[in-house]
Amino acid sequence: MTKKNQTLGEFIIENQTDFPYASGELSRLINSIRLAAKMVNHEVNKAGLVDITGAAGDTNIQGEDQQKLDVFANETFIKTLTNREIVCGIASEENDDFITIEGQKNDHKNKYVVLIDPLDGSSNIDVNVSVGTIFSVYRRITPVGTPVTIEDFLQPGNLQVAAGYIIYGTSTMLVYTTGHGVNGFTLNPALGTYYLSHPNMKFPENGKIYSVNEGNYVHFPQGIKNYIKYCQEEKEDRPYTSRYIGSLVSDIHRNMIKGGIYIYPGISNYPNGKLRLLYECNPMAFLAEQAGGKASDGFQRIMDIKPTELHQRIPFVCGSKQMVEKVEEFMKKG
Ligand SMILES: O=P(O)(O)OC[C@H]1O[C@](O)(COP(=O)(O)O)[C@@H](O)[C@@H]1O
Ligand SMILES: [Mg+2]
Ligand SMILES: [Mg+2]
Repeated sequence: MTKKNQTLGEFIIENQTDFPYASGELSRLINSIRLAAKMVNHEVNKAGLVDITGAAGDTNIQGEDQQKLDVFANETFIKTLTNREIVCGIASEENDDFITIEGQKNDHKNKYVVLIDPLDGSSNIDVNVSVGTIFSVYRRITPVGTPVTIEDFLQPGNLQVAAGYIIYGTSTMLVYTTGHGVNGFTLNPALGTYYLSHPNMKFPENGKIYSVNEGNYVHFPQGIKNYIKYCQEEKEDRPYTSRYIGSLVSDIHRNMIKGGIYIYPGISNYPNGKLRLLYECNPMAFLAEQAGGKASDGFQRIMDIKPTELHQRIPFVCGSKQMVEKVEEFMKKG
């Protein structure tokens, strides 16, 4: 029975039976993410101080300038997951290719692969606006004892066994699902312990907040332009409120609590949208659906899309069920 304010450790042990093949590995995996998040949280709180601010000097495969915190978060999550004998492979926004984790005995015996966006909302790091980390977990499909292959990572989102995010904001929270609802844990920085502050999180069926970068308006598909006009109309419970933080994790987190929709459509310079299917859209879609919300590319369910590339992008519409369905209605009308 979920008890408010129980610790994350207690919750994991108590809900271990939720995990298919409950052999403790997934619990250990969530525990290692909890630990790495604390280390990253410590650095995020120093953002603005010389040693952790600004660009790291390299660009990632997406052509983005890597921030020092992108690199620190990436190394911290990879090291923490690798040292705990749970994962057989990791894919990250900050690494061109996936990383094979042989395991201490080089026997490739581990069963899970993790896909991660180590630092989400990088453009907000140096301006003291909340950022996040996003993770997605699959059971490998290649035989245990053999090296992972790209196929282990290109699984459709509906095969995820766990997904979540950490938000480094006014407080630091870990929000995740293993397919049995969504729970949020707030870090008590003095004790270094996460407490169940948001049990059984639910997207309100409908909402009054829309989150989209309207600076790209002229490049939006007609369906999205029409939906934004619909949100701004003086009619019924509208106009809605426009809120856009520019960190996917933060915009989705707020909308999950208050009711709302996040939209990043295809635009001229990002015909397939900007967000990455494997380590941004799939994990957020799993959380949204587990919280009674919905996620699509404007037409089809995100989690039914068969991925073809590690860093592929996809248009993304995610949030309160009725709002996503309204966008799909406008997109169909075109
Ligand atoms: O500045 P834009 O084009 O609106 O894009 C903002 C979006 O891009 C992102 O920053 C992409 O994520 P990363 O910061 O991990 O690259 C999202 O968090 C955010 O929603
Ligand atoms: Mg991101
Ligand atoms: Mg990122």
